[in-house]
Amino acid sequence: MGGCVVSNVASNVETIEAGTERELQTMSGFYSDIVAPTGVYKYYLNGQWLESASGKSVSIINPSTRQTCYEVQACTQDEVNRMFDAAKAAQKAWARTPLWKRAEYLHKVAALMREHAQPIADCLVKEVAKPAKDSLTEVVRSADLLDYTAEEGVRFLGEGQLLNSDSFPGQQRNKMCLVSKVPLGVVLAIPPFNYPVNLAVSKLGPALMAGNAVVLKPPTQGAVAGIHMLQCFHAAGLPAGLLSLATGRGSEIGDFLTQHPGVNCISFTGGDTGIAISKKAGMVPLQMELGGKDVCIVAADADLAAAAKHIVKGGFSYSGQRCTAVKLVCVVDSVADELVAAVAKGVAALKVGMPEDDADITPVVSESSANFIEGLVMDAKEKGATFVTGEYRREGNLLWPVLLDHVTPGMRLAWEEPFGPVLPIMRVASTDEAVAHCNASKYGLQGCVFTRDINAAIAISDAMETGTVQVNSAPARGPDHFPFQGFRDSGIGSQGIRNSLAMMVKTKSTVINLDQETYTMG
Ligand SMILES: NC(=O)C1=CN([C@@H]2O[C@H](COP(=O)(O)OP(=O)(O)OC[C@H]3O[C@@H](n4cnc5c(N)ncnc54)[C@H](OP(=O)(O)O)[C@@H]3O)[C@@H](O)[C@H]2O)C=CC1
Ligand SMILES: O=C(O)[C@H](O)COP(=O)(O)O
Repeated sequence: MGGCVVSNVASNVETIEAGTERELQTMSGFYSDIVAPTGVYKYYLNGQWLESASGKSVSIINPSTRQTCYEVQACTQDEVNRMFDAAKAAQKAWARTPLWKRAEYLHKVAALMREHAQPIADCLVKEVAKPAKDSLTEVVRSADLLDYTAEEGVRFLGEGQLLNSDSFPGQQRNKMCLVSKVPLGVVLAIPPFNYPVNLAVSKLGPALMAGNAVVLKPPTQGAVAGIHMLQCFHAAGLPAGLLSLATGRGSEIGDFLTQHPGVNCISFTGGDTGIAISKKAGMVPLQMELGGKDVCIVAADADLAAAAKHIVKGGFSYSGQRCTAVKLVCVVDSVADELVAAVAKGVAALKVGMPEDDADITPVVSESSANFIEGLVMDAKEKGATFVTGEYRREGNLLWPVLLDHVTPGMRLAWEEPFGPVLPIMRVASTDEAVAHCNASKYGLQGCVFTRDINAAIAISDAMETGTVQVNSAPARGPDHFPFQGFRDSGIGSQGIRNSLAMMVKTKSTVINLDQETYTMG
């Protein structure tokens, strides 16, 4: 460990924990502009890294040590206003920038992200306790996403439509309608803590490629990873003003951002906050990726060993802090004992520890999150669930994985999203009962079914009211070009590279009215 990055700004922060040698080195190189001499990370406006006039900072608590690991600026409303002004001005010129050139920028950003991936990943380890290997994977996956977006964008956005009038009854062929895709204007992008880089890039890439400007509000836990990532956009030479980054607590600046008159679209990923935002938002398009309670249905004829493997991975990767985590297993009675035993064996093999050591189960993001998860577990305990994994154990934010059998619809865990290393199992009489439970949920993100019968799989998929159903694998958003969407309280609109590009444009028609009919005769 190297020396300390100590803040002397007026804030309620004590001492910031020691920085690594690698961090200190990177601060003097590619990333030297992003942090102020005070140690507080800067916000980004008009192509510059700046300190906020507020003189205030927000602390980021390392979930593993429960000490402050970083501080970011608490941006003011005036600074946010200037971001929207700058974005509006820069967007006009950007919309006139040829598609191939926009693509070139994104490829450049992707290359820079790969080159400078490690420091971004190091931030993820500290800010959100993501295992080291997964942190690096998130950054590389994000660079791949940008490259793909650039390639898809030049084709998809370059294509329009020509409609002739005479296909509608009573019309002659004297009108031609040219349909094109035009940018929305300024997109407000708000990603969550669990994929602060990937879910930022999945908004920024399509928005910029489609000719929009972006104001990014990163999650507080994950803000410094977001700042490092944004430096790659800056270094790629993106025009000043086109992209800004505002830090500050969502609870403090969130409403000001989402209700700002300069916003032309909100692309949000997170929890129920998104529902409140949707209700308050003005007449702007919304792309909302919200919570989930992904149900895994195991039929009597399933390959139980394979199902158990997928369930353990799906339920406990990143300690269950994925919107697509398996959050409830509904297994048919006749095979329940065998499945539970196989899952228990897999859970027992999970390594519990620190993200730096690449443990499978690492501390959850915050103390309040750990308390919430514990509340769900205790509710199930009081109501008679069986603790398959033995005694409940917690140290700080680190929760040992919990596998609960005999969960019933009367327990909170049958319906609520723990976002932690807790997996409830409900025994059901039939797959129909499982589907009915899934469809009674307020969420409808993904689901999965394990069966050897493809006809049964398709029938169950048809019956499950969720945005995606995975057959014989756990739910997942990736690969990033697959459409990804939630029904009911799980979202509005769709993600996935092509769908995100489509959500970042509006349709514009130009109708050419001719004095005479026109037919191309060949
Ligand atoms: N469907 C999907 O694709 C995904 C859904 N999720 C869901 O996200 C949740 C976990 O992420 P988490 O970060 O805790 O979610 P939150 O909803 O708490 O926060 C998401 C983002 O919203 C910001 N925010 C908070 N309050 C406001 C506000 N009033 N106005 C505007 N922005 C605000 C947060 O900032 P700050 O951090 O400063 O509070 C953060 O950047 C889970 O429910 C999970 O299922 C996660 C990933 C993918
Ligand atoms: O937040 C999440 O859960 C992500 O959107 C999930 O992505 P993944 O399923 O590809 O890990």
